[in-house]
Amino acid sequence: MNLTINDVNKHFGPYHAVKNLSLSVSQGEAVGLLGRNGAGKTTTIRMILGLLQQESGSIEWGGKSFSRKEVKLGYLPEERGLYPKMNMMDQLVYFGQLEGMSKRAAKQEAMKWIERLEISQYIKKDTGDLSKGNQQKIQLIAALMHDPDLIILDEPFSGLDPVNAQMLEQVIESLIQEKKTLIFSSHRMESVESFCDRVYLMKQGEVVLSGSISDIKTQYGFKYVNIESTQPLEEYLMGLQTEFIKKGKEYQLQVKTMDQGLYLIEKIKSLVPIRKIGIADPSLNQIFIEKAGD
Ligand SMILES: Nc1ncnc2c1ncn2[C@@H]1O[C@H](COP(=O)(O)OP(=O)(O)OP(=O)(O)O)[C@@H](O)[C@H]1O
Repeated sequence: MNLTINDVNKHFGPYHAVKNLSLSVSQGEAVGLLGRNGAGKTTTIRMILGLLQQESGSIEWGGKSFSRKEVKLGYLPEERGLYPKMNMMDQLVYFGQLEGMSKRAAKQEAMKWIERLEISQYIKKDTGDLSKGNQQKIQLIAALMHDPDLIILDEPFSGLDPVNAQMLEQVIESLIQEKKTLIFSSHRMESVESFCDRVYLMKQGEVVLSGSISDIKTQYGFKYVNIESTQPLEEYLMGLQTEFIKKGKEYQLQVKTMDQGLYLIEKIKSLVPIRKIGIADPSLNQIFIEKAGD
């Protein structure tokens, strides 16, 4: 089913934390909710969860007013909420039962996920004694074990090493294939780019950019020629009268069109020895910095 938020507002005292927010997520779609710290993402998520009441506007699930009791919802919060003195299995069974599962079903599902996420060796350990990454996996299981339809993942990669991050990427891929409705809030733009079809970028409570990532990149109006050379290029690039920046080993030139990029590539290749050269769209990270920055 689809989640639809229509013209929602929320103040904290005089502070307008969420302004006229409209957003939709279709079934089988992953949507990225982005923004700098304090932009209003968590406040939005809390209104969806019913933990905060919006002052105006509506939140609907499948065209009807959203009721927490009627939606199978899985939420991975940014802040951790495990009981440190309880072991992993007991804790997961408890969370499963809170979601209406029988003890037996909760145990079975928890076990499936524990094996999938490769943490069965810690099953009897108190969760407080586990590493940050393994605690994160337990929270993820708690969010998913009851097979929710709407899934909200807030910074799901936090604390995960590259191997565990890859495992989580596979889990998210499979949730999309299972046609879940997914909201993904993260500061890791590469992950957002790889999973999300569309994004909403919030700034000071307002959506300042929204749409499909590929449309956003096309509309951005710039591409980049990235060059790596065996020698400094500043002198040559200044002669080309185009803006450039140096990022690590790479020089990055902003161009408006593909043709302009190709022309510059030919020109640069004829002037200096090149190790690597190519044209790329702006990354979501670059767009984020421009649109969300001050
Ligand atoms: N309960 C509250 N009382 C007062 N102000 C609040 C409350 N909750 C949030 N705010 C304020 O509302 C604004 C939006 O906060 P929110 O937590 O939604 O941001 P965020 O985008 O989730 O940030 P982050 O990326 O840091 O998690 C912030 O200025 C915050 O200080």
